[in-house]
Amino acid sequence: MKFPGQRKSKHYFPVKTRDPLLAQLTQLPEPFTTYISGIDQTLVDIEAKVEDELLTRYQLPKGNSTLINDEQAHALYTELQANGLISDEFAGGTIGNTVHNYSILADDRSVLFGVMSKNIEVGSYSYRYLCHTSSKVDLNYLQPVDGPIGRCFTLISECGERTFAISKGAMDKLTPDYINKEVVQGGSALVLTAYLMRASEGDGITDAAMTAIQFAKEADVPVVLTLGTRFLIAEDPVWWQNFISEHVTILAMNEDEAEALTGHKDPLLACEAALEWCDMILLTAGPVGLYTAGYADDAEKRETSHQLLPGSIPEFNRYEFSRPKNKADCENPLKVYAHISPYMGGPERIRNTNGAGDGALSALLHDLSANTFHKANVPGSSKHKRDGLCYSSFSQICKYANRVAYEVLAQHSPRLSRGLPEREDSLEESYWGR
Ligand SMILES: Nc1ncnc2c1ncn2[C@@H]1O[C@H](COP(=O)(O)OP(=O)(O)OP(=O)(O)O)[C@@H](O)[C@H]1O
Ligand SMILES: O=c1[nH]cnc2c1ncn2[C@@H]1O[C@H](CO)[C@@H](O)[C@H]1O
Repeated sequence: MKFPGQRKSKHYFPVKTRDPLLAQLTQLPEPFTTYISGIDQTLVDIEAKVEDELLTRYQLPKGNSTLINDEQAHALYTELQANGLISDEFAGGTIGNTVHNYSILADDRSVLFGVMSKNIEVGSYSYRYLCHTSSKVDLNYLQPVDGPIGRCFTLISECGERTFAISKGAMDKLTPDYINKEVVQGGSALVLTAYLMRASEGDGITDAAMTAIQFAKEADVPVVLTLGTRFLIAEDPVWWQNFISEHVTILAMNEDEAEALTGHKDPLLACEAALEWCDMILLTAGPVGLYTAGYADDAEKRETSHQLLPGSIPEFNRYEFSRPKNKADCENPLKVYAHISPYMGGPERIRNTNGAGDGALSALLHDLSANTFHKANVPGSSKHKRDGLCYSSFSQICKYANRVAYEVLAQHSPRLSRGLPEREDSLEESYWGR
């Protein structure tokens, strides 16, 4: 387990400094390992720049992720290829991207549940999926299926907005018997996407996700849900509110999904409302940056040394130096918010923002599993006298998530090909040094 950046901040586990606690860690005969698990619809992204006219012709609402049939998929693929519009084909899927990026950042294991074609030809989509996934992502639990994995036509408009057309192949064929209980219950988190809830009659992936959620809840493993697209949530916001209340610990969404869920356009008000249903929130807001929100116990709150920020909740960031905690573990729960503007104002050139939100979530998951790792390996640390959900404060998680989102944008791919620069000694330096 690589810790989230080599920070000088004393709130971070000092990997290299002479910390007396480190001795305890090295004396352990068998260090405790941590990982996260996730479920996804296994699919490959086929990225193309298109005119809005094409979206209209194929009846694809801009910004949505729409399921298309084989005939439409064939026509679309043929047209894109004939016009030389396809710029990239790489492994995708919201959770596939998230666990891959987690493994790159943590340099450690994650487990992916999903399907994979039984027979794989060199050069096929399944083959590419496997080639473009980090070797630290454990793919041993994938369910073998007849037929191809899914294809996600990622259609980028002139304005940068992306529209997905999904040709599902066998991606929804995952069945509950391929969800390994021990693996889910031994993880630091179970990460899911709202897309898993839209399987058709006869497809097992929704049941598989519900089974995994039950396993996770039995063992108090945090369930992390990312919302996918605002259209899906807008179909039935109350259903999603109830779903989150019942099952979800950490919710990740962008500002449009947050509005569809809560009715609030303002990200802070959306966070405030959604905290009634879950324990922690990561809300990404494109060029406005991102927010984290959650709970701290009143007795443990820590005041920020940054400037207090105005907003619909005045001075909302006052306690952003507190660590997130499950609401049920707080004697006097206090809602805490933090915000950060895009790292360095964003890369000079952004081809599209596909996957930036997934990247931010993988950073949060890294911080969360670093907490489990530290708790197990340095149990005496004062950090763990009261159980926290993450290793770092709301404020630090914002910085890290933001930094990783930047890297996704700069690398022009939803999947990181490398971690953060090794020589980035501390986030503070890279922030203000240039
Ligand atoms: N135009 C931009 N300029 C600067 N930074 C940006 C821009 N767009 C995104 N970012 C950075 O990326 C983060 C995530 O972006 P965004 O809100 O677009 O995610 P998203 O819509 O959830 O993406 P996806 O669903 O494709 O993963 C933002 O919080 C911000 O840090
Ligand atoms: O229906 C879906 N299921 C799973 N992942 C999807 C779906 N639609 C789009 N994406 C994925 O979302 C990522 C960016 O966040 C893209 O990489 C795309 O593969």
